[in-house]
Amino acid sequence: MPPDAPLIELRDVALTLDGRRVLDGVDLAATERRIGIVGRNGSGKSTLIRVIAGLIAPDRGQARVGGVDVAHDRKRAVGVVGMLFQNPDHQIIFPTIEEEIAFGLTQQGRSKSEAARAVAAILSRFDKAHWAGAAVHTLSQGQKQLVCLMAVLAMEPAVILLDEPLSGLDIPTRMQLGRYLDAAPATLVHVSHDPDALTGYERVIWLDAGRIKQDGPAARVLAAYGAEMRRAGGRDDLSDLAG
Ligand SMILES: Nc1ncnc2c1ncn2[C@@H]1O[C@H](COP(=O)(O)OP(=O)(O)OP(=O)(O)O)[C@@H](O)[C@H]1O
Repeated sequence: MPPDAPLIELRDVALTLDGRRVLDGVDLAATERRIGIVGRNGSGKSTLIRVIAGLIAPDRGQARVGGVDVAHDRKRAVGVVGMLFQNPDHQIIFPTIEEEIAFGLTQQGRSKSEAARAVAAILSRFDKAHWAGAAVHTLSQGQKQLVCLMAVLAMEPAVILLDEPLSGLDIPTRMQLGRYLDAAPATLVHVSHDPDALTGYERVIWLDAGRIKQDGPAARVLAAYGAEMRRAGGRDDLSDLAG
């Protein structure tokens, strides 16, 4: 990949699910390290970051991260992009914390001993060496989300996609995990309904009905989005939902 090439590149991405056009003509060339995505319920935010993760192939256009065609080169995709979901219970599949963190590392092709070393390193970086053999089901939601974050960070992806991972957590837990995310060396693409979570971001993309409505500096886009949401909130907006 040329040194000045965008880390994330979407070209004319379109996707139809169950006969409904969910993404339509989305273009994105991103070099920024902190990118927010906002938009109303159903505007296509989660679908868009699943496309960037390579979890869904668009039916038109292409998504590349770090030069990798993420939907079609899954082996390399797991090395360049990681994801955190809103509910850690949808992400965690192993009974113990060390098994959970090791899984992604072995998926990347690391040997068992390399993976074990990386698990120990990430646990000790977060002062959680004592968690290694603990059962995941004994943890709180915030602690489970921290396990997911450690698992993603251990894989050292260039891009971490965040699908509202802080929204179900109490304020102190949200603040603490937010600080860990802010300090992450990776590029972050963060879907959030909370404009405060995106303050200080370099770029925000506003999705509306599967298309980019605004794309620019966070302060400008969040102000326009906030004003529009307050206008919509003043109306009987839900009556429009059925179409
Ligand atoms: N697997 C699927 N099959 C059919 N339709 C889907 C599927 N996934 C999403 N959709 C539809 O696509 C649209 C966009 O959904 P998406 O979850 O991407 O929106 P969102 O902006 O993330 O919404 P929210 O803020 O509510 O999480 C919605 O109308 C949703 O019902």
